[in-house]
Amino acid sequence: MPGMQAQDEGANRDEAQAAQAVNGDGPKRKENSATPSSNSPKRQRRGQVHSTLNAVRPNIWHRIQEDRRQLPAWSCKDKLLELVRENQALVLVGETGSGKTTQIPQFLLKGGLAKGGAIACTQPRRVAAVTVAQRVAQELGTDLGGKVGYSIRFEDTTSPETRIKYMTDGMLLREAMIDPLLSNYKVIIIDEAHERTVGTDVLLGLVKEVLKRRPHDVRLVVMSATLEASKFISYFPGCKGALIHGRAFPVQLYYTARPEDNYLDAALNATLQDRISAMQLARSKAIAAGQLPTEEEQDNSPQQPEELLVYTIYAAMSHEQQLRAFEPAPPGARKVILATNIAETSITISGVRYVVDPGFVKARSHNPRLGADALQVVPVSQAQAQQRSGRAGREGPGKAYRLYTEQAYDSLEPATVPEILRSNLASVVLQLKALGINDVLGFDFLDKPPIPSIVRSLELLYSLGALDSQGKLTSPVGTSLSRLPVDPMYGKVLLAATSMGCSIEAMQVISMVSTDGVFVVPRAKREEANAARLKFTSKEGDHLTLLAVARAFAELPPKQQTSWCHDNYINIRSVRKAQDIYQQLARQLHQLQLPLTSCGEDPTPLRRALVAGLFPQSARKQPDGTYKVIATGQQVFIHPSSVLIGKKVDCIVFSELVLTTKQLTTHCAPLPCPLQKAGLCHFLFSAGMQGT
Ligand SMILES: Nc1ncnc2c1ncn2[C@@H]1O[C@H](COP(=O)(O)OP(=O)(O)OP(=O)(O)O)[C@@H](O)[C@H]1O
Repeated sequence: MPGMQAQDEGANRDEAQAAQAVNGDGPKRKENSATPSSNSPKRQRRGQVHSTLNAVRPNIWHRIQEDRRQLPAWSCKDKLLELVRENQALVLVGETGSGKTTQIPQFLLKGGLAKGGAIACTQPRRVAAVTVAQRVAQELGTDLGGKVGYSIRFEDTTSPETRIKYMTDGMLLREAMIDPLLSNYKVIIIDEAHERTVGTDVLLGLVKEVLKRRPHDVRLVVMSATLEASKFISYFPGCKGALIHGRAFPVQLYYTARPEDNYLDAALNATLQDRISAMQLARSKAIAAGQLPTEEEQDNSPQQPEELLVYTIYAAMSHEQQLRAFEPAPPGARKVILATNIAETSITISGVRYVVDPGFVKARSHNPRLGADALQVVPVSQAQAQQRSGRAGREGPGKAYRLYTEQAYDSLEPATVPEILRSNLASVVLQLKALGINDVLGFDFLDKPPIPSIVRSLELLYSLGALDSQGKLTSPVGTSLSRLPVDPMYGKVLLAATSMGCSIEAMQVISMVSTDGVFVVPRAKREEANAARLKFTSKEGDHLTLLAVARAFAELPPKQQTSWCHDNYINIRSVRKAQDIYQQLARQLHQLQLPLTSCGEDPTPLRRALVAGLFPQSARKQPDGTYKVIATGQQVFIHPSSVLIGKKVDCIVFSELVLTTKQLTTHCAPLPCPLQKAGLCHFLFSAGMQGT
């Protein structure tokens, strides 16, 4: 690409010092695969590879086996088995695409290390757990739910025969609540540990305890694509490190010669180069990561614009929607995938040869003093940049366009700040308590979160009635909250709603606030969109407004959903995702033996339930028109998207504080009048304590 400088990835990477190489002394890269790459015309003619071997033709299966043998992990199979046999804990470092996630569990199973039990392999993200399990089922020649399966929240494809279980880290944490020794598992693999998600960090601490209590009966493998190995190694007593050299295919890196002023334009140029029409260019302004044709295709392609298929993949999409980005592009079309960092690690999207990395990520960080979360666009870490470029070299040589200079890359932080150091910890503290870990401040975290964050979370859980004055989990409020897959404050809303006869409405509201961007406001049609929203707007605030949308959508025949959403400026993906969440919550209530009840058209019970959970986030209007959070005294403003903006409301409760240039309250509801008259603070605090 013009103005970009090429460099082969890995050339300037220092290697994990504490780790021992298990497949030779130096990096081995496969410059050209001995087997045809999966994108070769020959392979494409064979058609799509299905999710299970039963549907895969034998020649494709043989090719998959041949591809496996080319992976760097394959060449160190025996050494790896020996290391796992001899050490209770092993940290395994390998480059992206070296075969850690797909191959290591299979080696361990075949090597007899899971005798009498199963192998758990945790992933930070649902989409990775699902797609990797599908791939491994294919490689092993079984159906999902046979020897291999996955378990993600509310979706479990495993069976008693399952020996390799890919799962989100949250699911293993949930299993630990029932079986603290995780006795089903002979090997626990914590994958993508470099991501340092909250779930990974809590698991690391928990599994450390399991290793101590099952010294001869369980093994741990921590897998990481970056080089923080020594930190992990010194965390586990007697732990060894190992390094898999090399990656499946080389990825050529390109940097810009000068810093880019506008990364969207730069991404667009890098993605499309000179190959598509001006019309398509205009349509595709927001391209951030994508796929360009292979060199082979470029040579053979006719000189006419290709059809450009734009897919998106981001966390707020439902799982089914996310999987659409994995579908192969039809012949003659080029697929461009706009992805957030959810697609940055673990996954293999067939056909991706090019990655465009703008070098930014939208990261959330929590300020415990303000009780506010800030969502900010910040530069990625070097580890993230490596992961991103790694997506291009998985089925053949790839290219990664980094839209920043090489100097800028060198000045990036080597690793991402662990999520646990920048998160609201209420859910984590609640989970630890549910796991029987009472002394949360003394828990052996790999990196201890800031004490004020933990203390604030303890206070919040106490005020919600989830903890008693000794800091112990209460029953049933605390135990139920720990099982509800929502923020503890919304969990409390749901519990209160069950006793107030409006759990159905509460679930509809919670599922809607859990998805982003229900209302679409195109810049060019702002007035029309606002007029459409008026139909749903409730003077009782954003929650009841969202409830009106959820109810109207639920009554539509499926055929009318798309046009209705279009006419009403509603994001159909968001409402469908909300319906998914609703179903999940309903199943959870059923498991907790809590009733599904409706308050019909009377909003009062729901408004009271909202206050019973959200009261720690309440604010009172000040003479200057701003609001002050009652608990902290912080000055806050109602979010511009709220239906309460410009309305005369003395007291509000809200979902969360978001820090932009000022602190904004999201999803606001006015406090019911009788409660205001009766004395706000008194009500707020007694509502929480009574566990209503
Ligand atoms: N769903 C899939 N379809 C096609 N090939 C796949 C799929 N999943 C994995 N592969 C192949 O297996 C290789 C190894 O993937 P694997 O996920 O095991 O690597 P990894 O070392 O765990 O990398 P990362 O940390 O980036 O996930 C990939 O480079 C790709 O060639």
